[in-house]
Amino acid sequence: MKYISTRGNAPELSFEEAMLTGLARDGGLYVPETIPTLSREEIAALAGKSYEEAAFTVMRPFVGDAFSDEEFKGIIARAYANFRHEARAPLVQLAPNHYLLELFHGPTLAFKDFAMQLIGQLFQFSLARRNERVTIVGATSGDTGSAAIEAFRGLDNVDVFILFPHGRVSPIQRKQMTTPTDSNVHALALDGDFDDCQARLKDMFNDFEFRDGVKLAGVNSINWARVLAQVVYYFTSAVSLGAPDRKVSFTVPTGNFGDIFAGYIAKKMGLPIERLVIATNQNDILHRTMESGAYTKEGVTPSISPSMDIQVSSNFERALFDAYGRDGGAVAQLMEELKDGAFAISQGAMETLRDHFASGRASEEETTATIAGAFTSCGEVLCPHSAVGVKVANAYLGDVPMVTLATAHPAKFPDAVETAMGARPALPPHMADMMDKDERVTRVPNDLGALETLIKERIAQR
Ligand SMILES: Cc1ncc(COP(=O)(O)O)c(C=O)c1O
Ligand SMILES: N[C@@H](CCOP(=O)(O)O)C(=O)O
Repeated sequence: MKYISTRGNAPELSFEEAMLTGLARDGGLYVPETIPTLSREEIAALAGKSYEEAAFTVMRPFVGDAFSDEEFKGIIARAYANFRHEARAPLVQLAPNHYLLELFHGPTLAFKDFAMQLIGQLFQFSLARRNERVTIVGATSGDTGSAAIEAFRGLDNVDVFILFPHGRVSPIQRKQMTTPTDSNVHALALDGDFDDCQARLKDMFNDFEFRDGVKLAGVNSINWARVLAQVVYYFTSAVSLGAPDRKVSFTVPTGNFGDIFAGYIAKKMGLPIERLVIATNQNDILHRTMESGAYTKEGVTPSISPSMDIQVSSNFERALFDAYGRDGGAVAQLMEELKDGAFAISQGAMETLRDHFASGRASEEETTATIAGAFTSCGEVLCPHSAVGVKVANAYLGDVPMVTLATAHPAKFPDAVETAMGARPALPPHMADMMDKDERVTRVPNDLGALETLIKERIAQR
């Protein structure tokens, strides 16, 4: 299995190389050269299997010979051992033909744990085997950062630097990133929004002297392994609702497009998915793009679902690559145009995108009302991101079962939930004292040179 860049001008890599490399050297994102498929029989045989067994079946074809079967099974087992729900990703029914896929039972209470716990194990295995060290720099709007810190804290051969937008994550999200005491963890509060954090991260990857000097690695969904791990729960949930004999649709609260792109990969692998619905908050660039065919950046407006406050949606590039017939030159051209704030998508590419994806938007008021409504109607407490999903999904309910992804635990966003329901959701016991802990964080400017200097100094001190 080889991995190629969406911009068509970077070396082809193996799974392990692509995982350790992060961004391709032409600025693009790695994708598999071909998408392996599972037969109807192989999909049907997932019924009754554990999450870990399903994960092995779904991910194995992408990994090539990087790990033996036994090694890969061990990695998967360790990745999910500390989830707090036996099913890992349980389904609950919200309404007739509408189900919620709870993805927040991992250690940091967000869907990011599914991929980050796995990546943590994969990196540890590969780095030990190669006797290498890396510097991970991550950009976060709130959840990726804490998941990455949890997966990599305390390791000798990894430093983790997390850039988060100062003042734009929830207090619990901030505490999750700033309270770990491990010396390899560095929380950096950047003066800017998430798009600035992600742009500086990509700038670091494009500065080859810095990148090679610090052995930069990425654990955002830039990293293919992140997307791959998220493909699994589309299979487990669809099979428990009757796939492959029955079609299933999914609605995905969306920001950086990694999670819904994983659903698209599941579909390409043979899972009978009727519809993939992109659910956006008021930062609705993807919904506007699906409606108009023009991808036009506007400023980010802070919302009650802060993890989705994104305008430059990194993984949309992977979808464009397929929509343009895997023409890396065309994608590179669009990304060049985006530097001036916008690009127009060709009619053919839009038709392809609309074959797979539908979209919708939830306003702040609609999100609040949806949290209140779900609690009243079925006792489910939604986080604001999941509520965006449920609100948008409601417009697409029909004969095909709809699964909405619940991407974070409500206790990470107590203010938004309290406004909607009049009560604050409790943190699980392992995080109950989170708000009382001391913080360790460095305020940083939105400046590439200053960030690179700080990172080099911190590494030198270790
Ligand atoms: C809670 C939550 N929901 C939804 C999203 C959006 O997911 P994606 O960026 O994969 O589109 C994020 C951020 O990634 C998130 O943290
Ligand atoms: N919402 C994310 C943004 C980063 O997304 P990623 O999937 O590329 O890591 C977050 O919570 O940080």
